[in-house]
Amino acid sequence: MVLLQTQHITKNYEERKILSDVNIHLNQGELVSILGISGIGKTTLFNIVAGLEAPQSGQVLLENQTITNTTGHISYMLQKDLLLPYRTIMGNIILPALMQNIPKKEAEAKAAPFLKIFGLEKTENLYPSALSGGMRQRAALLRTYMFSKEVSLLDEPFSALDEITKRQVHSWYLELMKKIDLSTLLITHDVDEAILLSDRIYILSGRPASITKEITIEPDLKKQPEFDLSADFLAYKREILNLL
Ligand SMILES: Nc1ncnc2c1ncn2[C@@H]1O[C@H](COP(=O)(O)OP(=O)(O)OP(=O)(O)O)[C@@H](O)[C@H]1O
Repeated sequence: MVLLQTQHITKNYEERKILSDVNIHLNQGELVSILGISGIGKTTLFNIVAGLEAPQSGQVLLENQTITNTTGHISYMLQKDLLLPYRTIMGNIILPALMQNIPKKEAEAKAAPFLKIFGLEKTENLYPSALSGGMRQRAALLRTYMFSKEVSLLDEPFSALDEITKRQVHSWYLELMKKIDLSTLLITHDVDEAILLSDRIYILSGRPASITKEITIEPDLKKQPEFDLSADFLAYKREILNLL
């Protein structure tokens, strides 16, 4: 089922055309990446999908209803979505709920069972500085997920992590998606990350940018042991690097 789609999105900043006729969709339960070089317009596209910016033309549809230029339908984790250092982990996680005027106790009760699922049990009263980078990232993801809508937009959520931690958080995120039926649209310029995580990848390229290629990562290939070292993986990587 198509959950989210953009239809013919165009965006200019003054005279400069940034996006031209961008059409993407996200099915229920999928992880889809938008891959493109720096400055191509990935964040601009996400801002439009999240309703933070208006396109010049085109539509954003959630379950076939237009949500163009309106916020609050989609969860959005920004590139630098850091935890506030002076709030505990629980305090950080329930922040979006408090901003929606949900009572604190109610928000905490809703968040509590998810601490375990997100590998954060017994951290609720700690401050972010006491957690590892991977744990902080999981807390930021839980905050995005917790009071979220059906779709999460993640703008380079893993880019600040070291290579080993990143791999651990990747596998954890894939498991999590299955467990709680998440649908995720991800921005990245990390080609390996896109191949490892995605069901499908959209290549955003050109000036103005549009979707120049859609690549499906075959689930059967992904299941093989050491997929990230396999010839299949390298073939995807070669194809993508040639397109960027
Ligand atoms: N508010 C704005 N006004 C004018 N130009 C803008 C604005 N926001 C973004 N741009 C320009 O639009 C282009 C696309 O920016 P965007 O941030 O969407 O790229 P990106 O692909 O997300 O880049 P990165 O990977 O580096 O984050 C850039 O050239 C940027 O300078």
